[in-house]
Amino acid sequence: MTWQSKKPILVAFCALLLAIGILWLLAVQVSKSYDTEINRIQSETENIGIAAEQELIGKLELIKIKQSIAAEKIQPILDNGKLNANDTEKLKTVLEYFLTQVKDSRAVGIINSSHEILSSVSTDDQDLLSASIFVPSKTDAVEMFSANGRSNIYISQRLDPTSEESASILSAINANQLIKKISILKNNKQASIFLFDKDIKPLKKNLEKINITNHLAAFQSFIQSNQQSSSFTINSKTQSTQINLRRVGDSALYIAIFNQNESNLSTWKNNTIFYIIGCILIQGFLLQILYSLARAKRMNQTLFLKETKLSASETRFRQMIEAMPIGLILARRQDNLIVYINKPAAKILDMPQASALSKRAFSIYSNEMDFTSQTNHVFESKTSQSIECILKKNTGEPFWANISISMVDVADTQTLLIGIVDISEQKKLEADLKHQATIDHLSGLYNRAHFINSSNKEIQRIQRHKKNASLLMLDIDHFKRVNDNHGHDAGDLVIQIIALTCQETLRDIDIVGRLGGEEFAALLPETSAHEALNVAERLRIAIEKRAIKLKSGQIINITSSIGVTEVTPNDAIIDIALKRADLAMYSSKNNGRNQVQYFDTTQE
Ligand SMILES: Nc1nc2c(ncn2[C@@H]2O[C@H](COP(=O)(O)OP(=O)(O)OP(=O)(O)O)[C@@H](O)[C@H]2O)c(=O)[nH]1
Repeated sequence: MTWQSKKPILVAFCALLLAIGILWLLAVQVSKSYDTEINRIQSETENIGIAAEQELIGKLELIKIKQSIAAEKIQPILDNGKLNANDTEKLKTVLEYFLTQVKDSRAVGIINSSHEILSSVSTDDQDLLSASIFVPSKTDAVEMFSANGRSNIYISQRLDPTSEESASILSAINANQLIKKISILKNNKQASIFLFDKDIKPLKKNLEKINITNHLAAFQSFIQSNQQSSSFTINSKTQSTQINLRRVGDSALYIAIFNQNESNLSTWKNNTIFYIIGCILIQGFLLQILYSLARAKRMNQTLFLKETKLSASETRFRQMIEAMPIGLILARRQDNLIVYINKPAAKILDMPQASALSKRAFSIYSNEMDFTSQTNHVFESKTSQSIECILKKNTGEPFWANISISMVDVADTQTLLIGIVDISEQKKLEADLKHQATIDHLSGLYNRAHFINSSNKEIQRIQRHKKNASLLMLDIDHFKRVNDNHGHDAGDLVIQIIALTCQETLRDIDIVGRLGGEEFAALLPETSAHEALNVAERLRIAIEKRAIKLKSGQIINITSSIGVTEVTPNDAIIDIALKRADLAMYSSKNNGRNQVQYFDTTQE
């Protein structure tokens, strides 16, 4: 794996770390906010507790004060030692007055140390009877009992605080009414206040809201600890409850404040969940964007590298084809327009590279048909084709070239790749060699070998078409004398003049050659023996009449002896006919030279 391929993974990893970091920060922030919220609720709960406790203490104190006032009036009555009917009435009057003065007071009575009710005034006797078992252990005491579906707070005070045998004034106060009047209950809808005694018997009405049995253990441990107050938190899935337990002064009454923050906390919790989900989604998007950016950057870099490589490769390729000795042309297949030409091609075609770009590929051919047939072959065979043909330069000058065409794809465009090699020199050399191989250098006529080759081909044609031809064999008379008398150069000149005379006298289609020395031969296609004899006679006369002017200025005349024979389809090769013509020619020599003799094949 390369660094480039690792990079996006590293970027994604860093982004993930960043996301985890942000989530961690968020979690820390959430935790802090939660703690702050809990602290706030705790102190709020505690404040509610303190306020409720103070209010309750105040109310109880007020009752005690009223009890003290009543006790001062009752004390003298009891001090008589004997309660007569008049005293009993007085006692009841004081107690009734007390009952009217203390709100929510259900009953009030005087109880002696033996639990006997000496006198009582009550809205319902049950309230006081149920409390008759209550024996004040101290000078004064506050207790709470629930009996017969009624909850009362019992407040007792010894009429004589100094004597343990003293009777007590005992008041039963409607606990539910009392707790209702604690003003804080009205102001704080979240908080619930419970009043309970050391046996943890809460007021019945309070039970409707909260199941206190879940908290019994906590309540018991608080009561046993003898602490004045204690706070703790109970969390459930949907809500958090702050609980503050307080002892009401030094009495046997306790209050519990349940501060439920369901709505606040759940809103806060929902918001937090919303923010966390939002944060996760944003992180997801962020990761995706980072990954996409990293990927795009890597692709760009890869593309850039590839382009750089491609550009370098293209430059190398261009330099290479520019430096090639072969001319190269690229032309669009669609319209044959030349789109590229290298320097050698421009040089071969004798045109500037720039001006070649406006031309069509076929315009460099002398014959556009060569281009058409060549490209058609390439399209059909899907292979390259190389031919030798004549192209033309920018000036219009024709030249031989080897031109090859193949199809290539250049930038998704079908393109003709045309290679040009100038073979003018090679063609010239070939022509020279051919000339040397076929032409007699002195006379300019065919040499013996080529005459025989050409004549044999003509014989095959004669055989195919069942046609006749005639053969002439010519030998210069007394040629040795020319050499001897005028020199070898004069002899050469005579040979050249005789060759010229042959060419002038005979037709273009006739095959004329110098067989050697001063001996010539001519094959006359589609010529009868009669016609051949006439031609031979004309030739003989033309030679005879030709005055040859030597370099020395001397003019000489030459004669020739000619033998004629007919070439028939029976002649397998020219040599057979040559022998007959040779015999006829020798016949001319023997008969005195400067004449034409015919070899009659019928004589054979
Ligand atoms: N100048 C010159 N002479 C040649 C050439 N080839 C052959 N000869 C000469 O041609 C002469 C031929 O002579 P001969 O064969 O005796 O024949 P002739 O003198 O023509 O006599 P007849 O054929 O009997 O009429 C020789 O002297 C050769 O040297 C040539 O290319 N140039």
